Amino acid sequence: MQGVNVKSEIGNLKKVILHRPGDELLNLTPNTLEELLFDDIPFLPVAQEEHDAFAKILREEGVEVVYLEDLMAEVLDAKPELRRQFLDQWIYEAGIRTEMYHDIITDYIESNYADTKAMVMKTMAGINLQELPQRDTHLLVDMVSDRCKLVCAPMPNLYFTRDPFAMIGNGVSINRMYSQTRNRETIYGDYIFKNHPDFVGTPEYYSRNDTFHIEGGDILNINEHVLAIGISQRTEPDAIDHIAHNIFNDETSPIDTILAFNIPVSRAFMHLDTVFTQIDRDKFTIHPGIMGPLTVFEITPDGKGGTKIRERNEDLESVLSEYVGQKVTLIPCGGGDRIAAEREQWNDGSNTLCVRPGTVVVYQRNNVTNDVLYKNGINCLVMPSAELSRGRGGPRCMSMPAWREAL
Ligand SMILES: NC(=O)NCCC[C@H](N)C(=O)O
Repeated sequence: MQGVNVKSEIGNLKKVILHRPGDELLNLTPNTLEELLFDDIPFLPVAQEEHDAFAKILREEGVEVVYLEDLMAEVLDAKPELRRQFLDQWIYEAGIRTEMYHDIITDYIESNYADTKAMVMKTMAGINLQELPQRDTHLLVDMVSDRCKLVCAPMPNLYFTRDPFAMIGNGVSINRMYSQTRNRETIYGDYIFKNHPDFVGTPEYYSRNDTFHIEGGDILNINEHVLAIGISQRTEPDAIDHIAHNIFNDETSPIDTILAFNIPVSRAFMHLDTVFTQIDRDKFTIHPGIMGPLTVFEITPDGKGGTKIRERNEDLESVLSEYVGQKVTLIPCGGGDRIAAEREQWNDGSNTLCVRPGTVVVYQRNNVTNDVLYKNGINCLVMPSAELSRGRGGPRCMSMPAWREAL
């Protein structure tokens, strides 16, 4: 499969990009949790087992699973001239500004990580000062620095492949992320989309060098013509204006309507996909906190190269029913039980990955919500979730579909 094709949230899933969590999780410490957007430290071996179970479920459903780290290694193996350029960029974006440290880190990587995939994984994991050869640098900073400090921070959120880039129809948005810790994740997507033979040539609707933030968890493909984007803690309205302009000006894109959903700016509502996800032609799981009226902006082309915007204040059910083209049912996380809803929402009960209409991957721990889904005729593929859930993302967040069949 060359290129990408994602024109819905529910079409038969054929190809998905994942990242198997690695040593980056070992570099999470209590002091850095907040900055690195985690609430606890997952136990890596179990997190990896859970992730492998996720990949197995998807393969058993006929989905081709490709890993971000493999795609990146393939790019660098096919074009060795990019290896040094990538390392220089990665070191710079890790905040290393002195030539001396740049050289120390480059030497360390080049002499210990000759294998490309191991090198890629190391850039994701981060580097502790202690790992580097002790040198008398004659720098005050080195005399007073803690030898245990991280010189290159880890990227523990990489297993949420949904966010750093996002497929929109046959195009991609390479995102500028809200947080410094996640912004470096987009380097991998940038290299892959510019160089990997399976993805090169994909129209790019947003660039990591653009000014405003936008994250993949806020981008939902409703159908071939309609795209939903959350205005959230992570996605700024200016970014939506910009991406709308680029999408409407791509003659190959059939998208003619962008719905910007104004959702509360808080960690509980982080992205649009923590608020609702589509699970069937006429069914969505939702965060119960979003059931009242909502402001939605309908953005369409004005026919003169610009856009026009209509503001609507309606409930989610009527807005989604109109654009999906049939009456939809919203299934609240936790059923009607407020405590179960809050508990399961905390573990992403409404964040499911649809592999075909009516079949979704869910976290085992959200058993109350999963029961409600069964009762609504949904086939739940249950994955273990004790450790992965500590990063505050569910099966949708942990996956980036690259190809879905037409409905
Ligand atoms: N799409 C998503 O909702 N992704 C979850 C991202 C969780 C991650 N710890 C973050 O705060 O960015």
